[in-house]
Amino acid sequence: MPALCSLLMQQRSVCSRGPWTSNAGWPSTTVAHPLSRRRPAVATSAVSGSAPQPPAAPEQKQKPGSSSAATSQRQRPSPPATTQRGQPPAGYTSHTQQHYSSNSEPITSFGFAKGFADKYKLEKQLGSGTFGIVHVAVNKETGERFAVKSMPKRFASAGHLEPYYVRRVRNEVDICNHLGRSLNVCYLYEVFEEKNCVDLVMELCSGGELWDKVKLNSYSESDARRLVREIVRAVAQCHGMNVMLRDIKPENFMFLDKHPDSPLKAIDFGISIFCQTGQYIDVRAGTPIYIAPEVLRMNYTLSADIWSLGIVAYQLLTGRLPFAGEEGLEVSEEYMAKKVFDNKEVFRAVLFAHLDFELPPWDTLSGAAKDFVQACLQRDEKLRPTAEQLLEHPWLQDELQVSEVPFSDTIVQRLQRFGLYGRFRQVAFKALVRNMAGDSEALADMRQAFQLMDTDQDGRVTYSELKKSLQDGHFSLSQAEAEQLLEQVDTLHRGEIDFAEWAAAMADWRSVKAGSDWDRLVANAFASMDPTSSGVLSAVDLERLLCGEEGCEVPDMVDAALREADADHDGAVDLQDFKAFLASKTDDSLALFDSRLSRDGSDGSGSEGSQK
Ligand SMILES: Nc1ncnc2c1ncn2[C@@H]1O[C@H](COP(=O)(O)OP(=O)(O)OP(=O)(O)O)[C@@H](O)[C@H]1O
Repeated sequence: MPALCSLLMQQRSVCSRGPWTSNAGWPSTTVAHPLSRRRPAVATSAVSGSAPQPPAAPEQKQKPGSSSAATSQRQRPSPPATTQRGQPPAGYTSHTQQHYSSNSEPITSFGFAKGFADKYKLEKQLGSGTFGIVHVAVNKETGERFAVKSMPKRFASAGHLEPYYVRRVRNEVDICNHLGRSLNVCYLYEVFEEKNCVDLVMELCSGGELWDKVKLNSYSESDARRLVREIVRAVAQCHGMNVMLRDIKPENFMFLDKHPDSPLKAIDFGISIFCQTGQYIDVRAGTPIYIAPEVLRMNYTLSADIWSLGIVAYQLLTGRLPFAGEEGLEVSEEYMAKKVFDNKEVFRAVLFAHLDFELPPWDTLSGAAKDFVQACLQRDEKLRPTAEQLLEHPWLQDELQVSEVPFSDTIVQRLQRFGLYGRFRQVAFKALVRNMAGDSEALADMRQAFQLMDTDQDGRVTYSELKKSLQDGHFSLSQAEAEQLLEQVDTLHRGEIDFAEWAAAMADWRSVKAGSDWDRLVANAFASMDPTSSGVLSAVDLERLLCGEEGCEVPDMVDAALREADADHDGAVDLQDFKAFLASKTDDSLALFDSRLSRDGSDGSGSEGSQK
């Protein structure tokens, strides 16, 4: 795509603003909102027409302004055991980890695949951001439509890529790959690289940004509730996968299609970071009006995302920002009208402004809605609920509780949950099911659903049979989404699945683990994965188990399994390691995932993104 890339290079100077990451603090100059495309360049003389670039390398820490610093002393949580930049979690399947260390080697290219233009044809532009322009891209062979984000390369010297650009691209690719096939996240299909450009081929979201709906301010409370629930789900799934989003705002959520009940997808993981529960981060990042107070103090945890989520929920319910009184009103009004703000004033508002819950429309909104938003917008982050706790908040509860829903209605939730397990856990669960096959009571619902799909009763369901039954009016899934979900059950790409694979995806493992038979099942499953009875699963065994005889396409897959499961670091997984590995992830809640039951009997294939 040389022509597109050079066009993008020329445009760089006008679109090089975005959410920042820096542990040097933001400059206290007046700048426009980081999303550049909707606003004129309004930077003052101090930044001469363009917002400041993020630093190429971490700089010395800078204390917040004195008044903020005083507040931060008052509000600072007790010192964490460690304050650090996010590290990829154990089991994280990065194609590289070196960019998480501050002294990564300069590189001239990423090594992504070539040949974007051979495979795709570009169509209309969808939007642009700090790092690239997004177009519709059509697969020349299949006619499938995608969104492609073209990110022009930024060079430092001697042909080396700018370190910040490298981190940004790798971050987005790694985090999207890590999050896998969550239906609440815009799916990344493939990545290409040319001399001057990187192209990210993504799921096409043709329904527009959430920001456009915020601006319309025509939501009922129940509309807002549905959207907030989807955002909380996305955040809960990311946090469950040790990812902090760090840039939650309405512009970073898009509707899959134009249907009034369209699903919402998180896009843009450029400044997201790997972060474990309880881990503190010291790098300021985000879009100032949405950032949490403790991010300004450069000492924050996953709960910083909950504050940003609270701001978005507030906007969806009221059409404005919460900051009121002397310190906040002007900032709120300026921003909602023109997306322009002064950093100093925004920081003051975030730290001190009165948060309004009295003015209209709060008098007409439910007490539960108010309680939900107030819980998120607590300045003391230790008082904020987690995303998972928020899903249990009365305001987000459906009339019908998940536990009362018949098994067949939760299949899409179960498939999403399976997708977030990671390959080794998926393979281990399949082995467990093969050893449970006689347990007809525990597997009865799953067997019934499987038999309904297995029309010729040969014990196998083809990929297309499965896709068809998912799309048969019961679930509102686009073609692309149905494929995303099913690929993960058919991990070895054989085009069909057997009952063990299906049941591994469908089972409630938390309750199986609680059963008295668990230890025996684990031991039998381990033995079946270790046919030579060597007592350990070596790297070679793992490669065969994870990827079949062909070997792994993704080079890191075996290492990732070892990182996650080889607790004693001896280069292999023994029975003890295997037991601890299976016990380590206990969350099994279906509430984290959208059920995607058809709301109006349509099959959801109105998605532009899914049309072939
Ligand atoms: N998957 C998608 N489908 C449709 N449109 C999209 C998609 N992804 C992005 N867009 C459009 O392109 C715009 C720019 O994308 P994005 O925000 O990811 O770019 P960026 O350069 O990473 O942005 P930022 O300035 O926030 O760093 C979005 O605001 C949206 O309008």
